[in-house]
Amino acid sequence: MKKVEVYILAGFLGSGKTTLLKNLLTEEKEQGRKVAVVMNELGETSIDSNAVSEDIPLKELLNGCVCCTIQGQLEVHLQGLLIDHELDSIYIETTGVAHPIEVLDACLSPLFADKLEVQSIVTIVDANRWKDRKTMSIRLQKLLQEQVHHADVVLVNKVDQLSESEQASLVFDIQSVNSKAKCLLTRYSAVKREDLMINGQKQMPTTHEKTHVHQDLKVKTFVHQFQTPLNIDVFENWLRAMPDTIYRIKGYLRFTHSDNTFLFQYSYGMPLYMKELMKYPMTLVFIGEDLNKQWMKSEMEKIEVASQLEDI
Ligand SMILES: Nc1nc2c(ncn2[C@@H]2O[C@H](COP(=O)(O)OP(=O)(O)OP(=O)(O)O)[C@@H](O)[C@H]2O)c(=O)[nH]1
Repeated sequence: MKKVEVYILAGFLGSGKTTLLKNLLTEEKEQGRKVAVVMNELGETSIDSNAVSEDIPLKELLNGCVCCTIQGQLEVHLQGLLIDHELDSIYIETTGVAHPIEVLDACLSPLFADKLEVQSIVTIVDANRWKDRKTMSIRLQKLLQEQVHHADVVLVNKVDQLSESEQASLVFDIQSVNSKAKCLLTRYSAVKREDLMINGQKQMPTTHEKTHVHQDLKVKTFVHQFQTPLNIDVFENWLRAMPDTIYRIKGYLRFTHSDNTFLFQYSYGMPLYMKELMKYPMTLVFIGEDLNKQWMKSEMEKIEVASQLEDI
């Protein structure tokens, strides 16, 4: 089954996210594609939702930031969109203060790991704001930096307000924060969807391995489905020794010591197991930087084999 493309639109307040969304929705409509939008705003009422025409399914996450308080709601909305509509793509416009990795995390529920494909995290930077960012609080400077650091595509927007030499030095600056991202200079967020398709390009035949590597999503995901229950000691030993570039793991597991299914969550070094009432397939989603999928697959197979040996 074809997966639905997901685009995460991040970037500081007023940088041009809604302008980008409008451009992309116009393009999608011209191409006859079916799209949906999830909009997250910090306030109680949505301002930007008027940018989305009525024939486009729209889910709003109001009064909270998807990265902190309403992550669960995003999963529910995505699930609802997938059930109610046959879609080609979903655009998620985040609040200006969202951390893109947390939003990516929310998109990767193991329940729809085979239904959604995050194409890219797109961070829009207001060129002038970036230039003058040292005037902002340290916390906000760090947020701007993080939004750029985790992007697959950075749009340096509002370049109409900069001279050519300022534009060049800004690109240099952005690349020193994130050398792997594709960096585009834009006026009124004018880009094509094709410019943002980073993950999809992995499937395209390419003879040049180097460009292939550059086109990959910076933060990668790996999904594994276990066939047999795991020995918890074997599993936890692996967790303790795994690379620290794995930021997040979540999914459902069964263990040899219990008949229950557990929801497993791991972030910032803390594993958490919660008993589930239902039986789910044993699927784990890993999120990390430069994950080697081949290596991950062989590690998961080793855990499964060692679990069976331990329990003989
Ligand atoms: N001069 C100039 N203005 C722009 C450009 N792109 C967007 N704007 C304007 O900047 C303002 C903010 O743009 P939005 O697209 O609403 O920004 P946003 O990131 O969605 O804003 P929030 O939802 O508040 O985070 C609007 O008035 C836009 O018309 C540009 O390239 N140049």
